[in-house]
Amino acid sequence: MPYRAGWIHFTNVAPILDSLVLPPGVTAITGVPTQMNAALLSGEVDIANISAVEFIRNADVLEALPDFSVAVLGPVYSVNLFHTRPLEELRRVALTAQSAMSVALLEVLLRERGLSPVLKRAEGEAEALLSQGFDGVLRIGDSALREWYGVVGPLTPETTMTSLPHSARGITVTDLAEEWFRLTGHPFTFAVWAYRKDRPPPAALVQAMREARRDGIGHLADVAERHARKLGLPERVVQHYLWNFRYHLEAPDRLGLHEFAAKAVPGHAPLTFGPRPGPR
Ligand SMILES: C=C(O[C@@H]1C=C(C(=O)O)C=C[C@H]1O)C(=O)O
Repeated sequence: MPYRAGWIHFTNVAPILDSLVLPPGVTAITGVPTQMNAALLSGEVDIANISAVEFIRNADVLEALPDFSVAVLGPVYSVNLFHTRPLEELRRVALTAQSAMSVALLEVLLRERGLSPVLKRAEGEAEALLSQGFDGVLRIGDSALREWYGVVGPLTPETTMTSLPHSARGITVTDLAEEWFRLTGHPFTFAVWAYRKDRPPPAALVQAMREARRDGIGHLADVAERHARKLGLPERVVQHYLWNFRYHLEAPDRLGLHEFAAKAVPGHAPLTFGPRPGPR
């Protein structure tokens, strides 16, 4: 039986996945986070870069690679709450059905502030939903990055990603990873590469992933240029977006992961990670 992978192929994983050459005997499918979470849990795939909260919730049956993550310290730019009233006054918030992680993060952040707006699944662009009776809209991934830029952009030669405003045209964009940083001072780990404990990945796959990541990070400007074209965004935006990610699940990322686990899934089973990468 082949070893089956399920990749969430958002732009933020392009530096790992774009140049990945699957070793013989490994197949891969792609989908949005909630699809890949479900595929891993049902056994349709053996490994996937899943929403970290699903790894935490299912820590009894899943293990994660020790050195792969999609994490950030501070803003992420693509996990955004678009809102038309201050957070304290939110009444109805639309949630994307694509994401498990950002919904869990939003719930933690709202609870920490003692807020409890109505949360409702609804798909669509942020601005459309904001004109349909929602005062907050949670969006993730490539479309959230594009919509963020659509609200707060454009960049001028004098401005940088970090100097763009948080509000424009009556819409405020709250970056949930930045909020997490304000709350904890730690990185936020959105995704880990998890596998079923009884189906660990072949060493050749992990090796190929490490080589692909080295290649992607080594040629980040090329990756950014390619994806900027696809997304219809300036190269500068995508380049900054990509270099901002932490892809190695280092000690600070694990700290953030454990802290989030304690807040979001109290009583979870211990988180386990595969062996550290050995010598090449
Ligand atoms: C930061 C992001 O990370 C992704 C967000 C996920 C989620 O919200 O469930 C899952 C995997 C991550 O790769 C993003 O896509 O914007």
